[in-house]
Amino acid sequence: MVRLIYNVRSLFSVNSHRFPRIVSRRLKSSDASDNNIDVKKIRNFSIVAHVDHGKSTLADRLLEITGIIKPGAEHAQVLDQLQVERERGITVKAVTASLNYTYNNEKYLLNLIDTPGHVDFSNEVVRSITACQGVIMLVDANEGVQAQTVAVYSLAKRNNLLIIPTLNKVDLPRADPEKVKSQLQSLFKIEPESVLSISAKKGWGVKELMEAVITRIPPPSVDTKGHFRAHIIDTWHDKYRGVLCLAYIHSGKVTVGQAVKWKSDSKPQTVKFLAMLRPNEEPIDEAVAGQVVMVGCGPKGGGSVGDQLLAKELADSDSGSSVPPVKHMVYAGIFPADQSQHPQLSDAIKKLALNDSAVAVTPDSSPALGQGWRIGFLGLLHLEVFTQRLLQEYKAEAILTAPSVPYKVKVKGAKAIKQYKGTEVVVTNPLLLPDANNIEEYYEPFVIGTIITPVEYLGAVTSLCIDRRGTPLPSNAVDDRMTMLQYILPLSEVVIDFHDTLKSITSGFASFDYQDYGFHPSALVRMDILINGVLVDELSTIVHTSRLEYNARRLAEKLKEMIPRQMVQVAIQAVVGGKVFARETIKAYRKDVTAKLYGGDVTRRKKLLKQQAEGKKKMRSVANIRIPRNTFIDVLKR
Ligand SMILES: Nc1nc2c(ncn2[C@@H]2O[C@H](COP(=O)(O)OP(=O)(O)OP(=O)(O)O)[C@@H](O)[C@H]2O)c(=O)[nH]1
Repeated sequence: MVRLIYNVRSLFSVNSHRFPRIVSRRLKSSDASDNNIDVKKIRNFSIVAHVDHGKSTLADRLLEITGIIKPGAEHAQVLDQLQVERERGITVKAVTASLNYTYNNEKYLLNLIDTPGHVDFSNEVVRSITACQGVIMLVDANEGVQAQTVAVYSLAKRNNLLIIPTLNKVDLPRADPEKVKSQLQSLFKIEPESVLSISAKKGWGVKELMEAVITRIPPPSVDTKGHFRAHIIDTWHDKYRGVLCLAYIHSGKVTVGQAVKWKSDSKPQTVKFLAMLRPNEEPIDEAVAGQVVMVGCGPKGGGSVGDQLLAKELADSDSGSSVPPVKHMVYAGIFPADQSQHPQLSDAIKKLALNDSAVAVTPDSSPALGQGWRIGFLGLLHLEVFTQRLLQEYKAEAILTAPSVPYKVKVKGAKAIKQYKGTEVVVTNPLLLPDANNIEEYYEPFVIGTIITPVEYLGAVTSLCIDRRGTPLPSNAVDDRMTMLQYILPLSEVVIDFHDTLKSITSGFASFDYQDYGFHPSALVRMDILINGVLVDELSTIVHTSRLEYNARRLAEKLKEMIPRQMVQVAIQAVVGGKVFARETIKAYRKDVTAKLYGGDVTRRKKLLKQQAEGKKKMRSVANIRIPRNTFIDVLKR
């Protein structure tokens, strides 16, 4: 039985702040679901597509057709509720909605997961599909197959998911469904007859799509009789109820009050909160295998993405599917603007990291910026969104150092170097790179980049890839106008501005996506910066030898612009293993802040000297040369 009395507090917690409009409607019309759900009547599916191909708009239509929202809701893209999602017009968080739908007089429970399109949030897709048996793969009937379409298609195939190929935006005058069907056929061998055509905006073909979800996607294959076992696909923090988890139940059933335990920690726990997300919470007493539900074990109950929640009787084992580990693409230092804000920022990062499980957080410190954290992200957009959410959702302001990709080194005679347990070390911060004399081999992370471009830009795109040290793989014609290129590219050449450059050289027509290709040996060196002969740790970078001279010159010139003139001459040198690759000099200059004051206004003179002293605090002193803190944050950025 569904509890009809709503937990009022829950309505104003995390979910209500994500779904304010829907909550009030749900209070009036509690669409009580039948809790004796037959697993054959459950469909767990996700909507996947290239960015902007209409996932969130389609999700709106599915919420309308199942009565969750009224048609014409004034707030489009209902599932994109984070402020950052609304401001940027992109989905960054996968969101679940359990929908009731009657088809052929039979009641079905459809668990829809709306996923982000941008490659930086692809882990949300990877996580979500661990609870799915099928996907609706949307393709814009005007733009056709794009790089991310190729990525989501391969991901769905690798995970043995049923794919419902669906062309969206067929209402657009320039839509060409037949052409896009033939692209799907030539690239993925998808039969044109199996492709549906819809307009998510106008609602055309959405009923037929619902029917396809029910008739084509298989029900979950689960063990309804066994002990309770679920895996966690998302978590978030609730001020009053602690960690709340989104769980996919693989076997048995779970009830409120049931004794359970985490796979990662055998301490007994009790299920305190159980709810369906529609997408607001609808408390329930019991959930069965095959369902995707919210579970909470109270403020001290814990829970993390990838962990499993088990019936207390169940012996620990490795069975049950889990969430694949995340591969971090860029690392950056995050520091409080002022060290007194460290505890507040620490709390905010902890809570946000619970909801954004893709980040890896480790403590860090820097002589210039104080105590902070080194955080691993999936890409630069992810990094930007994380800092924007820190500010918007937790009022925590942070400063960021320049991002860098992780490198790997094989250390000579590792046993002699105590801090390294193995012979291979992943270095996420150039500062921590072992001494060059102790390194046997350097490895750089590579990706396989997929580019879909109109043929007229082929030359420009090829030059860009070669310039970025790319190695071509066989290409494929998408149709007579578009080509798909694939390149093995160093991640460091892709992560910062590759996408923007590609867009600008192809007038916005090419699309790009990349997949991890692991670490491979590379000719890398550590480039250091000396200020008047003294090494400045924070400015060391790892560079490819082919880029060494260019980077050395660029960095020295930038530092010359950023370091103010001082009373003594400042020599800036970019060096590798004692050899100087670039040098810049800042001439001596004495700044007398009181020079403009005539006569003896003592209070004014004191005020100016005090201001100068405060300014000095924001400086890091190296060899008696004062370097503004901003230099450490901005100089390595492109
Ligand atoms: N004409 C037309 N426009 C559509 C249709 N579906 C979506 N759009 C528009 O396409 C744009 C992107 O739609 P979204 O639903 O935000 O796309 P998305 O795939 O969720 O985007 P991300 O989550 O950022 O990947 C919006 O301006 C929609 O109004 C459609 O069927 N027809």
